[in-house]
Amino acid sequence: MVKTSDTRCDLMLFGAVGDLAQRKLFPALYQLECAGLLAPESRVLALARRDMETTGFRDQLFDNLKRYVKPAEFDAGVARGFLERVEYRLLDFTDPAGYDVLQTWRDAPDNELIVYMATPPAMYGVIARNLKAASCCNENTRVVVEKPIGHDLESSKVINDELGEVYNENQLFRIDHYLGKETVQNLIALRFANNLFASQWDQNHISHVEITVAESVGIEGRWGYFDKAGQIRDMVQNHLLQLLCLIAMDPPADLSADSLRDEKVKVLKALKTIRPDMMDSYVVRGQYTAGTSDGKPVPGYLEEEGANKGSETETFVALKAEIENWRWSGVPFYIRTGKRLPEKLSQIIIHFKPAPHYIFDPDQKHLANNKLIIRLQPDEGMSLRILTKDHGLDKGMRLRQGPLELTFSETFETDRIPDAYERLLWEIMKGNQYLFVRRDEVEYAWRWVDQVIRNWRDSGEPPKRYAAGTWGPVASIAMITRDGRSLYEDV
Ligand SMILES: NC(=O)C1=CN([C@@H]2O[C@H](COP(=O)(O)OP(=O)(O)OC[C@H]3O[C@@H](n4cnc5c(N)ncnc54)[C@H](OP(=O)(O)O)[C@@H]3O)[C@@H](O)[C@H]2O)C=CC1
Ligand SMILES: O=C1O[C@H](COP(=O)(O)O)[C@@H](O)[C@H](O)[C@H]1O
Repeated sequence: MVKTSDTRCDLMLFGAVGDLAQRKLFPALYQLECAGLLAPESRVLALARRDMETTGFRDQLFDNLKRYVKPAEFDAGVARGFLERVEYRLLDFTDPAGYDVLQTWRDAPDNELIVYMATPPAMYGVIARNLKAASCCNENTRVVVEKPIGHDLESSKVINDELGEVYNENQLFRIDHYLGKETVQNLIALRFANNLFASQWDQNHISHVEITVAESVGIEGRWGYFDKAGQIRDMVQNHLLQLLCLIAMDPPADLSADSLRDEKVKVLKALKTIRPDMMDSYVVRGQYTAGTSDGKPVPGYLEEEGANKGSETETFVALKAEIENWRWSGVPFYIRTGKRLPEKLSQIIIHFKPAPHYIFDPDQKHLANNKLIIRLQPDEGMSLRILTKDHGLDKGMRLRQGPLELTFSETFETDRIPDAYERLLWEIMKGNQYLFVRRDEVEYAWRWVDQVIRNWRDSGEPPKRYAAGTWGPVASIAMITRDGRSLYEDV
């Protein structure tokens, strides 16, 4: 059991008035306060370049906590107590002279120092160098950086080199917030605590895997950032490939950070390169046009606020990933993710192969494979589709498919599932790196994704259009049916 006194820390939050800090990080810290997990000595230094005093910052933060924490979970008294820990300082992160202010804030040198860079990635190296020059960090400092690390392999190497000049790898906590989701961590428990699945988890028993991360939101005022990234850099390079790794990796020797990360890297290294001549059958990219969301009309990507009308950035990607190793040879992983799809839904479907010899009604042969549906969000849980005999004298040996169902909120009476950032901040305070991404993972993921982006650029082919509120270009379904396989439909 970790005692809160073991986790006392001074957290320097760079970019404290930004969207991530206000919408995710402070609410997560507030929840840790509610859970009694913040040590009494822990403090937060909020840093940004807006000219205001600590009192003004606290007032603004109080309003935003009220806005972003669910009403039923917001307690004004706890929030005010939490704000006592927070101080604000004005700092231009590029100005080395300003960093003296950080030294004067630190008056409890025994507290672990955590530096959280909630800033554009171009700022990571600058902040690291300035902190070092001002003697504001040492070999025990923990440094947290956000995704995306760069926009391709080369730029990610530059950023990682800059960080590496000041910090060792064991000080760096690269966030992929999907790893902080309880249901994503549950993939590790599902696979390695249940021998039932462990023994079936390969190309002998699995025909294909679907990984879907669908979002109903559009660009939400982030056009400037998103248009330079696109869905492949924003979601596939990090979240989707991390999910793929957790599904495909070999069993780690233990739960240590390096054991897990070594296994994930092996998967990334074994991803089959998608060559230009494979693009038509392996990749579909799309961009949404005007349509509906939640029954209301919504604009297309090119009509969003701040849009450049000629943009060919993709808001949807469907990919067939293949892993060239003994375990997964011949098992495609169909990945699909997009904005302005009909609903927010993240799920993984494992399609098992049918039994070697089929003895039932030939008309029902299409039913004869089990499916494991892992629901990451919302309605967290899992369901194993199994075949049973249909009841009734007139049914003979007719088959029926039904679920073995585990809905976390019902089975475990979980009152609330913590947000990803709560878990990640808590792990950082404890100094555990197993839910964070190592440099080589980032680089192998970029290597694979860069090739697809190069192929798009060289072909000059624009993204296929899909209406907001639909499941993306029809070509993404055709990509799977052409392989003689089908997407899971909830029937
Ligand atoms: N927002 C999100 O949901 C997610 C964000 N991320 C990543 O997190 C990081 C932060 O994102 P987000 O919060 O959205 O971005 P924002 O632009 O909202 O916040 C960045 C903050 O950094 C500040 N800043 C930038 N340069 C300087 C400087 N020289 N001196 C002082 N302050 C500076 C900005 O100040 P000012 O306001 O004055 O410009 C701003 O407050 C990015 O790397 C992003 O990719 C990752 C996943 C999700
Ligand atoms: O990192 C990102 O993730 C969000 C989706 O996260 P979720 O936890 O809501 O599933 C995505 O909307 C955003 O574009 C991306 O930068």
